Amino acid sequence: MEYSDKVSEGKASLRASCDGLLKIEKEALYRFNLLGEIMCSTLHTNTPVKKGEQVAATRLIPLVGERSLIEEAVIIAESVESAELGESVEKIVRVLPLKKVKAGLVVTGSEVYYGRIEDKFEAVLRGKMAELGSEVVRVGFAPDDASRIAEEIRLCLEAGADLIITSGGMSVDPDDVTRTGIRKAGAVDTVYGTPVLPGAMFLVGRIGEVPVFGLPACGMFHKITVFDLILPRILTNEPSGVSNLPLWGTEVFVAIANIASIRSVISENNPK
Ligand SMILES: Nc1nc2c(c(=O)[nH]1)N[C@H]1C(S)=C(S)[C@@H](COP(=O)(O)OP(=O)(O)OC[C@H]3O[C@@H](n4cnc5c(N)ncnc54)[C@H](O)[C@@H]3O)O[C@H]1N2
Ligand code: MOO
Repeated sequence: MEYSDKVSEGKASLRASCDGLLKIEKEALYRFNLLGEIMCSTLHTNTPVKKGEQVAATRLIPLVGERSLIEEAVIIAESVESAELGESVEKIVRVLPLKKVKAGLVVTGSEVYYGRIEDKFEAVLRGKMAELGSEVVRVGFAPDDASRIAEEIRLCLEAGADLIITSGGMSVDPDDVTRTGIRKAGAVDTVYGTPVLPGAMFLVGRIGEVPVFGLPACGMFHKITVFDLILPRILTNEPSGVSNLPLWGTEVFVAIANIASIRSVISENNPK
């Protein structure tokens, strides 16, 4: 975080010192604001932010106040326990840098594969990865055939992908076989369904330590979907982050549950 060295209109502003994911310790912020004559307002926690962006501002509301009030505010601001980490983080407002990953994309759909319609997904996903400082190492195309989808996922892994994203084929039509393809590729701990719109038919799982995201077609039509909520969180070094993938089976879903609680888990025998 960077703090403004000048106070303007009685307010001091806090800016992100790097690109990353904003973390607000809400309980501590609440106690800070309960002091009454001093306030701090922030952007929402888990918002991706850019270096230099203003993320919070604080002021003494009556402009002049007792020194003891400031001292109390400083104690609250400096003794913060992170709700997610369960440990001291010494800041109410933090920006976590994002890890750079190499994504492998698998665009599914026979109508795209056989050229009946032009693919619109690749450009969207390339843009979203680039926006967060990550890159795409391979883009594979597969028809509505689970084995072909699995094969394209395997080729992405061979190309060094440490994140797999599939697009389309996540709904209930007979040709929606992307989930089966993801499972054929060896994905485990798969969770299908989130209480987020757009994105209710989103899937998350892992192949070894590589996260796999199955995006329903809404990922292409809407600017923000569940994918945009989860992706930056996966790229941090917090428990939900890519560097802690051994924890994936349970803890990552607990962390993600703040924004997308688990609706259903695919069983071995019932991939739909
Ligand atoms: N009976 C139901 N149908 C649908 C439901 C439902 O609950 N019950 N939910 C809808 C919602 S919400 C979503 S989201 C979609 C999920 O769709 P899919 O992920 O299966 O998407 P597709 O069927 O593969 O494609 C939908 C549409 O988009 C076109 N498409 C797909 N991929 C591409 C691409 N790469 N480039 C350009 N266009 C693409 C595709 O041709 C279809 O027209 O399900 C709803 N239906
Ligand atoms: O399943 Mo769709 O992903 O709800 O928008």
